[in-house]
Amino acid sequence: MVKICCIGAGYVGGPTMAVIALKCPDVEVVVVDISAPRIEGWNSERLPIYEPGLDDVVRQCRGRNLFFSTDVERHVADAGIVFVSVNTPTKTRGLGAGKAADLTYWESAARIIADVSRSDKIVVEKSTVPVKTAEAIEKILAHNSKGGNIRYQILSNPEFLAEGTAIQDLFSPDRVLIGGRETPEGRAAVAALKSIYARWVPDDRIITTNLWSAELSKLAANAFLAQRISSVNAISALCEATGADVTEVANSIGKDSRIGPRFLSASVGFGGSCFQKDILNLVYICECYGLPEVANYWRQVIRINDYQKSRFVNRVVSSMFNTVAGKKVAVLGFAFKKDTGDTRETPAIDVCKGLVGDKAVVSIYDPQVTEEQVQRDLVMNKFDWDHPRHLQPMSPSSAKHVAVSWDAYEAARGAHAVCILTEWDEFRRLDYQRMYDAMHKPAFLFDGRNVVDPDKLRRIGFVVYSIGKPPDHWLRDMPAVA
Ligand SMILES: NC(=O)c1ccc[n+]([C@@H]2O[C@H](COP(=O)([O-])OP(=O)(O)OC[C@H]3O[C@@H](n4cnc5c(N)ncnc54)[C@H](O)[C@@H]3O)[C@@H](O)[C@H]2O)c1
Ligand SMILES: O=c1ccn([C@@H]2O[C@H](COP(=O)(O)OP(=O)(O)O[C@H]3O[C@H](CO)[C@@H](O)[C@H](O)[C@H]3O)[C@@H](O)[C@H]2O)c(=O)[nH]1
Repeated sequence: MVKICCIGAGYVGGPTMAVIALKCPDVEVVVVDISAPRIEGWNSERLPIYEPGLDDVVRQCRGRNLFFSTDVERHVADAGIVFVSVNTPTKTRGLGAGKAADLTYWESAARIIADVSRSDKIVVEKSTVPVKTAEAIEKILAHNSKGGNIRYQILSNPEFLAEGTAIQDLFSPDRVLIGGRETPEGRAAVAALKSIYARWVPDDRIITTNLWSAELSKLAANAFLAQRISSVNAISALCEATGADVTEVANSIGKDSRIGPRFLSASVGFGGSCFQKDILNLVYICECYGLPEVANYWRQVIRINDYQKSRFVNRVVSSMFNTVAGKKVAVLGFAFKKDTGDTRETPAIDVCKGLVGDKAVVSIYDPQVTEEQVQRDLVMNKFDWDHPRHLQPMSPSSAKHVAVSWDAYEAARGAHAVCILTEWDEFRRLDYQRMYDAMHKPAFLFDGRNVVDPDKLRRIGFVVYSIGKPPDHWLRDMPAVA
């Protein structure tokens, strides 16, 4: 039986390996992690991550050919293919701080592989890494192998799943990308990995390239996707200034088949564990290769994203007579997008910090995010979230003037304003009349995701702001937003 081991049981390692196990019943798949609570979660009825369809996949193969373990050494030693899907955070100190990828976890995984391997292995980069990482990994393995003359082939097989649709994306990917060395051994390794995916992915969707193209394609894909959002968000600011409607503009340009309709929803800003981190990584690589103009081009995607988040906070404060001091503001949605409990780099963190900075009292409701998570996020330093949980520096304090509620109506009771920051479907179906009746007047609603019908809410009596839509009279009469 072929044995696969995956180092890292996170948002990528867990779902990806579960789908491989489901589609390849003759392959034994073991997912290992240094975090005992995470592995306990994967072996329990309550999985450590929320992802539609994931429970069902895990239930079908766990204990059959899918296993979760903390015994990293044993399972790495036994496997013929080792995926590495560990954290690749942004460095916070030293050379490249604030931009470069921190490969500490990747390097430690590589050293474990070198330590325990007694047979040839294919090592697969599943984590998102800087271009040329495979070269460094090859050197670590070659110089540290304790098991004699072991041959390693490094492949780049970046993951393109999006959270909330991970299972769907894994069942039916737009493409699977495999990069390898252009040598007979490299080509054989690519073929071996390809034969795993070929069980359910059509041949024309499995792309094989050289190693560096595969590594760079992952960073480039995320940069292009994030750039689309920053582009439509930049246009949203112009829409508000001119009376154009960003939904109409996005619809009009998206009909052009060269542009296409997807990923054109204006928002309070993009979040998630990948976009910002991967673009910073790209910026750093460009700088290292002496390409400052290219670096600045991509840096601007993040600048516009930061601008969009602060523009939203400024809009809230300036609309409410330029002060939110002591006013309750309800925040609906804290996850970085719907259908996930993930809060990594969610725009809600910056918006809540901005509101609290102006002395608002913030009351948050999200159907999937716990109070503990919200409190951690609001006191954590930038980028610290991207480390295994037990290694994250813990601040003893919790965020002041922030409460978490398990009910949207409760969050809004007695509030002066409601801010919608995640596009959860249930926010479209709320009884806004009921909410309005329990709020201070004038009652404001700031829709950072364009989920509500502004005209309907205006008829109830709300003063409404929707991203990129013509503002109503109230907002037009308020001082200009910086
Ligand atoms: N989250 C996504 O949607 C997504 C999509 C594509 C690619 N990626 C990339 O995949 C990688 C993993 O992302 P994630 O979201 O799964 O992260 P994650 O934090 O959810 O999971 C990483 C896991 O690796 C474990 N780990 C770290 N070092 C280890 C070691 N030496 N040995 C054993 N376990 C170790 C951690 O304990 C953690 O559970 C990152 O490079 C990320 O950029 C993420
Ligand atoms: O039109 C849009 C689309 C998305 N977003 C926001 O953009 C962020 C990212 O969304 P999405 O890309 O759907 O989720 P991720 O799980 O972050 O997935 C991205 O990042 C992953 C990690 O690298 C990649 O694998 C995926 O292909 C890539 O889509 C979220 O805050 C969304 O709300 C918008 O504001 N407008």
